Amino acid sequence: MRYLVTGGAGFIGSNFVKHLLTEGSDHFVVNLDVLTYAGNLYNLEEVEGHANYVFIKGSIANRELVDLILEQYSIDTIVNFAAESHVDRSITGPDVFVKTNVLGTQCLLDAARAYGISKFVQVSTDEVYGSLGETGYFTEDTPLAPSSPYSASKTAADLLVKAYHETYGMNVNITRCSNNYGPNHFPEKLIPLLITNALQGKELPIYGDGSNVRDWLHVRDHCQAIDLVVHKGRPGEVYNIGGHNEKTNNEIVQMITDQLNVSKDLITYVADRPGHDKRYAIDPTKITTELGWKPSYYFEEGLKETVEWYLANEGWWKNIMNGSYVTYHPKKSGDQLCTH
Ligand SMILES: Cc1cn([C@H]2C[C@H](O)[C@@H](COP(=O)(O)OP(=O)(O)O[C@H]3O[C@H](CO)[C@@H](O)[C@H](O)[C@H]3O)O2)c(=O)[nH]c1=O
Repeated sequence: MRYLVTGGAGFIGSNFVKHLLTEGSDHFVVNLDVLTYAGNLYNLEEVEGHANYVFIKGSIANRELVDLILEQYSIDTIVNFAAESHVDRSITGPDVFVKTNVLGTQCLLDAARAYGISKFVQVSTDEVYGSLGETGYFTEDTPLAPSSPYSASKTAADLLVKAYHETYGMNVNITRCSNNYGPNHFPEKLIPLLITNALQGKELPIYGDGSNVRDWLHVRDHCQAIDLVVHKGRPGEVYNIGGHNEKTNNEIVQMITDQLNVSKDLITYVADRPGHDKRYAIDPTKITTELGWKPSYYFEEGLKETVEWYLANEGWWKNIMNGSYVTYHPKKSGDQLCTH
């Protein structure tokens, strides 16, 4: 298969690119990533010399560039990871979320349609469903009720993807995952932020009273699920992907401080996030029964391994902290730099 993976230098995207190129298949992968603050080519060092891999720096909102890629590389499958993803940033600056997540997706869909792409997978989020109370689970039929500018932009994109299926008959799927964790996670998100702060003896900020619940999913289990959706997802269908690992933020900070053996005095309760969703939890019945997916990571083990990854890769996150992470270093003649 000939893939265009967008946002492939980010956390989940880079894990997916590595998944495709190391699973022993003969997939060809073009990675289109604009390298925002969260995109990092160091995430892809293991594959950058791979004969079936090309990196192109550029935006999904650049139609000319996307057309060129689809044509030049005879792409048949698009997996769209490209997105602004951090809820807190969307609260202080929603603009770029609408531009990238909504208009960017629409641009990509138009190009996919023009070039007759055979499968378009939109990587979305459980946040489109809004917040759960103490009980219950999100299913694919849960009404969409986003709370933040981030989740509203992802919801808009999902609706566009669905509309291109209904209107133009495009073969699309939408995946909605719960909170990911694992290697290469940008240290603004809860788990990597707590690990890297703890390693530096810094405060560990917990919003509100720390009772909010997230359903943690290992990024490699997520990649495996997306792979199944690409190959076996029924046209037009949504698939929720969750780890069945509900934890409060208080439980997470306890586990990390225990593993690193740092003082609990570092835990600092700070002002709550405006519009903070209380609880996310996914019912993965559909993807489990229809596509045969099940997560392979046991959360306690996965978290332990993740903490160890941050311990072993201090250079990776320290580069991010001192601002030297946005790199462009073409390794092969096919790699291209597009500045708009
Ligand atoms: C950064 C930070 C977060 N938190 C809390 C807020 C949430 O309840 C929980 C997780 O926060 P975050 O790591 O920002 O993740 P969250 O807002 O749940 O969203 C993530 O998970 C979503 C999937 O559910 C993705 O769509 C988003 O792109 C991703 O960012 O931890 C804190 O208590 N302190 C913090 O410093």
